[in-house]
Amino acid sequence: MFDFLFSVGILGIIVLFAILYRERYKRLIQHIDKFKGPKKIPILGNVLQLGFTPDAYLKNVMKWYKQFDYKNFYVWIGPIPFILLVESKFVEHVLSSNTLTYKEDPYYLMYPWLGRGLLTSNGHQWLLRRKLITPSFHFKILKEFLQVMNETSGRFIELLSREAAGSKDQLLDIQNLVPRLTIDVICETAMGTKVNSVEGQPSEIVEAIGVLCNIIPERVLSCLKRIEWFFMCTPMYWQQKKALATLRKNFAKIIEDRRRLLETFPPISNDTEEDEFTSKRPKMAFLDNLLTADVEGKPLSFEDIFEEVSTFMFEGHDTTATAIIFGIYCLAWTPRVQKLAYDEQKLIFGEDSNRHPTYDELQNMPYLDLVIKETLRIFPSVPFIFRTAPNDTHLLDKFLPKGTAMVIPIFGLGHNPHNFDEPTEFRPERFANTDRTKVNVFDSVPFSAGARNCIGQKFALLELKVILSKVLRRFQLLPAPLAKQNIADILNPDYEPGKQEVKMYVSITLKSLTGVPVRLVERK
Ligand code: HEM
Repeated sequence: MFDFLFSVGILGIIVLFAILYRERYKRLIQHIDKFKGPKKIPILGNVLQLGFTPDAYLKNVMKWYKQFDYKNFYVWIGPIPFILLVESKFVEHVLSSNTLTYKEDPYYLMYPWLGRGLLTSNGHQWLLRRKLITPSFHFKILKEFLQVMNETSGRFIELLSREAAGSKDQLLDIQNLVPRLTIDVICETAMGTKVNSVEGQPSEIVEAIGVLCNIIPERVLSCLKRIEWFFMCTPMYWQQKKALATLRKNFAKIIEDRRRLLETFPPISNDTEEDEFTSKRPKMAFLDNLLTADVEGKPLSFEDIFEEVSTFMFEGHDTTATAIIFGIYCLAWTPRVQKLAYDEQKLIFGEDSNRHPTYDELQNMPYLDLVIKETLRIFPSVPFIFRTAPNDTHLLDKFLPKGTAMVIPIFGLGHNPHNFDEPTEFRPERFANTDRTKVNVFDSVPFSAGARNCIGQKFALLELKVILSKVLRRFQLLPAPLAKQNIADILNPDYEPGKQEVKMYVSITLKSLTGVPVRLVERK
């Protein structure tokens, strides 16, 4: 009797869930079928086809791009459909809209660390934060950040030189080394704190950031760890708790020290020239702007400041590291481009391989600008971004009911053969105004676009140019001796990487499972 009642109970629960699910997604299911997509199976959708490893996800998505001829398609992750917008006119429609700015899944997985900071918030809260943070990227403050970038990249170049001298064939895994540069830059520009990762100094803060940055993609890409109660039963939950406590503790002290410092040296105003007093002031940190901020008549709370500095650190170091890594990689694989980029540097700096570039010099490196655009077209640091339709909406001729999840596959958009001829060729000139086939803005959007574009774009470009300028001047870049794989092979999902070759996968940023080996030979 008990067995019978138990079975009926379980059956009842399943039926109830099925009815609730159908009711919730009924309209979505009706409309989603208007898009093409891979064949799905009940409950699991396309999860099995997507694969179970981060490199498999990327490979299979690349296969789908080809299967659907770089037209929009949907994928079901379990019971939830995601529409992948591979056609740039749809991307333009979403990113130019002031209403399709809403973020939900998977951004909510970042709440434990980033709270409702600029990256993850919506609506009025987002607008207030955007207004608050925009002045932190005023060119006067960027010039202050540039001093940090120059000083840190100088130390980093010496690290590369030592590592290359000590390794066979001067072969280095740059994926392993570059994050040490970008974490130093972000900690000093965000909080005014030197952590000296370039020198290999252990740091509680860097360790905690590393833990938190790993947990987010683990959860985003795992059906089970996305579920809160399941995640709470894993060791990762406790690692997250410990890392957050460490960051908060360190952060409380940094804020206290910084407040005291600001009482002695008030921050510079964007409108005034630097005078004798302000020139003695320590370098401006992003934190200073937050500590002196006033939002609707109130100062920011500790939690508000923690969220924003964390967002700045999360968004600002791994993304930039990925762009530097693939910039160096592409230069190593295309000697023609490397020569042109090096010649441009020689025109500015002569034979001086160590001098720090000035802000104005960095604004006048047109060929390096093109190299960076082309690198980010092929290897965008942030491969996928997401939006959720906040209301029933029309995407050009397609109707999307409220709650539809949209993916903008930045990695893929830039490879679309309908927009780029020979898309797997590394040809920076395609972005030059003089090129016959001028690129449409929405064909490649590594920094996103529109209202929610990357607020740190200018910061990132400055850092990228500083380091690429120094690397180009100091080293000749060459592919790993055993690697045969060219860029077209990397973008071919059927290619199996061999020794010293890269194997792409998606974390939150783009990475290689096998590292990114490149030879760095000191120029004479
Ligand atoms: C090459 C380096 C970078 C790339 C490719 C990049 C790319 C992006 C992309 C694609 C977005 C849109 C995210 C989304 O819609 O979910 C974004 C947003 C954002 N980025 Fe970056 N980013 C870079 C560097 C930086 C840096 C250095 C900072 C800070 C110092 C930063 C701060 C932010 C913030 C705060 C947002 C959220 C903006 C908002 O929603 O209003 N990023 N970035």
